[in-house]
Amino acid sequence: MTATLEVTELRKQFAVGRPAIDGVSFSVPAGEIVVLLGPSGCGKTTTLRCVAGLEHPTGGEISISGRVVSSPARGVQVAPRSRDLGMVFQSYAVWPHMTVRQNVIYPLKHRKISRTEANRMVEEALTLVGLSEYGDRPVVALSGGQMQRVALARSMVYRPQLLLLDEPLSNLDAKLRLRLRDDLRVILKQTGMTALYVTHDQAEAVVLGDRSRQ
Ligand SMILES: Nc1ncnc2c1ncn2[C@@H]1O[C@H](COP(=O)(O)OP(=O)(O)OP(=O)(O)O)[C@@H](O)[C@H]1O
Repeated sequence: MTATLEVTELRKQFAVGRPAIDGVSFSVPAGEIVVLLGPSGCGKTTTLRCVAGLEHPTGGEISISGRVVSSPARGVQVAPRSRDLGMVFQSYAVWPHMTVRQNVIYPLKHRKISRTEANRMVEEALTLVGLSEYGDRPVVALSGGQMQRVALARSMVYRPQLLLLDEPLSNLDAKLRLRLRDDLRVILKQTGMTALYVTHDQAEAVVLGDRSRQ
């Protein structure tokens, strides 16, 4: 199932400084890719972390498919693992001591899924990101772009209802970045997943987004 994300008047005030987010509202309709575009320090990552539940907002409300997951006014703060979302970050968040397949199957281990079904889901995710031939390779033997594909496969393997991506291409060299950027849109559209994508790169926002917000 794919989700609708609704962010209303979101506010985050850290212990020091100005508010990192000061009344941000947007929605991501089911199956769409919305890009948050803006310069460094404007609060994109903090917004994403609030949606993920890694950060507690100080105001406003976040709902996923109509369910309120963060609302300080109502005392609601649903834990990250109960939000049914996948996350991909700028750094290659893969486990270096594991193979590609072991990395991708990892999130399925704590779910009630049979081994046969888990293997099928892993193969499907690897095919989707173009790594079906690489399952047995140690991840350290992969390029940066391939590692990011592993991270993507791992975040999508259990088909979360919402995918959050924080500058997933920024550590790649220019050529790889362009290729993975184009592939990423195709992959996201194939799965029909709802996605919130953060970048400071205008070209990336234009190519990837169904809509973008600055
Ligand atoms: N844990 C924290 N404690 C205090 N201030 C923070 C914390 N995290 C972020 N901030 C501040 O909040 C503001 C927004 O930061 P955020 O990382 O969300 O911006 P960003 O738009 O994602 O930037 P970048 O593209 O550089 O990651 C910045 O001024 C930052 O210094």
